[in-house]
Amino acid sequence: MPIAQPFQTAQAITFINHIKQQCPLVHCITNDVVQNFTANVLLAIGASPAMIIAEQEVESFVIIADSLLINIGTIHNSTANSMLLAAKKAQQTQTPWVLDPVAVGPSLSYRTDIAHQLLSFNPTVIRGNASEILALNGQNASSKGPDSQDSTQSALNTAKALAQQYQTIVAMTGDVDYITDGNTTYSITGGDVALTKVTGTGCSLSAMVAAFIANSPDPLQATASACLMMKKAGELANKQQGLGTFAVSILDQLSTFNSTHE
Ligand SMILES: Nc1ncnc2c1ncn2[C@@H]1O[C@H](COP(=O)(O)OP(=O)(O)OP(=O)(O)O)[C@@H](O)[C@H]1O
Ligand SMILES: Cc1ncsc1CCO
Ligand SMILES: [Mg+2]
Repeated sequence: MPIAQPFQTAQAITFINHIKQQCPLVHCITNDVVQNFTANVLLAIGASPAMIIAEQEVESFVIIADSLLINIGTIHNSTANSMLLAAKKAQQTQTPWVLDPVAVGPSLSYRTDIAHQLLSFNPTVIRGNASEILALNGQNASSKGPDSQDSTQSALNTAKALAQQYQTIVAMTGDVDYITDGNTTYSITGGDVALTKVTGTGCSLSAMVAAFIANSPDPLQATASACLMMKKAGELANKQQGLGTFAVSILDQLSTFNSTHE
């Protein structure tokens, strides 16, 4: 069996259209850096974002949301509690949810401890870069805060092991994206290194994954479809004018995405 099957645009189109038909309500508990970009990314693909953070509100909102994103990027005391309450409720109500374990690792033990507590509430998908996936599995990783210094190829076995251990899907992004449930693994090449020069492309991809797994009969392919869509948008976005225009152009590409993007 091949290490990973290349995931193609033709496979993603059904899932991309599904978002536009369903307009899923995505409950986002994400970091302070990427709130606005994430909301715009979700609107661009046809989903409805809602950034509901207060610990008094998260449980009742998980009940009405189609899916949930928890991103620990700028976690602190009060948001940690909101995250734990929301994840617990999502597990109870079987609401699909995504964990983005931003910058976990030995030098940031507070968030790493919370990330492990969150894992006990069975995320549907863990979406992270290679350093985060290695660190979550307790292995040596060379992260630089939220940025990865490890290759996804070298971390693939760890991603598979993590998926099997937690009975979840791991979407590990980088030069090559890998999406695995521990048995089936898809790979996606392409994208553009400029995606790492604009903050929040990974974080907003995690929100896209949450939108794609809402009411989906095939969460693995739904997750791969979200990853493919972000890579293609990064490839097609305008890189001639500088990184500011590039960030806005990603939104343009996501909102006009169609099946001609082979
Ligand atoms: N070297 C690269 N070449 C092409 N595409 C890349 C490269 N590195 C990352 N990407 C793409 O950039 C997007 C974000 O992935 P990345 O792994 O950088 O997330 P991240 O580190 O969690 O980002 P952030 O924390 O800033 O939101 C994905 O679509 C991924 O495929
Ligand atoms: C820059 C940064 N710092 C904490 S979260 C975040 C957004 C990218 O992950
Ligand atoms: Mg990240």
